[in-house]
Amino acid sequence: MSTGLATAGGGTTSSLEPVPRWENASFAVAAHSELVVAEGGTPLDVPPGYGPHLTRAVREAFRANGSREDDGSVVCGVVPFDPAGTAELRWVPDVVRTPWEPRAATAGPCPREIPDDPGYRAAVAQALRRIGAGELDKVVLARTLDTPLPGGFSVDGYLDRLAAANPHGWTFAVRTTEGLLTGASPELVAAVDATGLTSHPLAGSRPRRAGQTQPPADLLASAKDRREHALVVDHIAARLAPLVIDLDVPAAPVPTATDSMWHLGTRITGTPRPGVGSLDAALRIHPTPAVSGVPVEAALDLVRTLEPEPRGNYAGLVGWTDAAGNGEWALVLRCALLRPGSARLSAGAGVVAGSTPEAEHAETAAKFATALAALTGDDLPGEAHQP
Ligand SMILES: C=C(O[C@@H]1C=C(C(=O)O)C=C[C@H]1O)C(=O)O
Repeated sequence: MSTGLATAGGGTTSSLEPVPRWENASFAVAAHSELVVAEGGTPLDVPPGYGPHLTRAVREAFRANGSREDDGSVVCGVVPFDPAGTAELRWVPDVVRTPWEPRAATAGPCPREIPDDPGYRAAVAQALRRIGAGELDKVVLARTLDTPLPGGFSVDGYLDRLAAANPHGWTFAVRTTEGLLTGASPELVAAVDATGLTSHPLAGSRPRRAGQTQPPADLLASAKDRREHALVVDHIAARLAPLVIDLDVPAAPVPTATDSMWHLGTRITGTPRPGVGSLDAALRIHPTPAVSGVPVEAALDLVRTLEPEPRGNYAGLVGWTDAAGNGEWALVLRCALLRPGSARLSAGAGVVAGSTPEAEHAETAAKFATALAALTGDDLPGEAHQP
């Protein structure tokens, strides 16, 4: 990806120079075998919501700070799930990119509790009744898990383990007013680079079992999961249409693996119209039905009714854009909000006609496993961690 960002060591890492790591970062993403780190920076003072005022504020930040398109400055941070929330973005004069390799690290034991949650099953049952009554087609319902951090916990060790187990995703750490927001997202909402625009929605999922290298046949064959997936793809294609000169939407999804899950995924690509950047595209489709539902407004209402607490930045956007609009925005998923001594994990699952409370509960438990395994240093019971 050509972004004009500074590359530490000209593509190789000198052992004499301190390599920026997660710990001091105000924003960090490991993706594509590269660690992108920002330290400090100037927070953008933006009002709540993520309408056009947000892209205007980003342009204004580049202007006010005298950014040029190729000077390495970026605006990065997180956009919350709920349109009533407030984005936490910062302008950073230069971001350092280093080739990234995980460091070996070990962690102490941690109680691993994934509680049986009858309340979550009841919420899914209620959503199914609303769907059955024709009020909406899909809603994504999430739950959270608070867990103590193990003794001797190291943020660097945890994030290295998380990134090592999720080399094809976006492993992130962002300092927010709520705590250090971390996670390993498998899902790209929008990227713009010299090759064009990409969005890679995921929907329709199965937990990934031990030793499973091939996707479960029943995922691709499942009419329910294909419908759940198509709702997301159709929505994104329709929303992106005004922003692109052409758009390629593959007819069928492709199974995509993370350390703990299989997902149906569709890689949508296109040529953005002049002036359309990564954040424009991401905000145009956020919150996608992959994390909200269909219709989006009805789903947002039901999420607010059925989920006991606001999502905050979970299911929001995490990423960066440069002044030319090049950048990447992923969903805040498989995440853990770190506070002193504890972590808050969030995970959700799409509910459509044909879903069951038991399967959606199991799906969220499997999604928790990504962050839990990295927090505790335990292996997942799957192939991904076996030699
Ligand atoms: C909501 C989450 O994941 C989303 C929901 C999916 C689904 O319902 O199949 C799949 C991937 C994500 O788009 C989550 O990980 O918390």
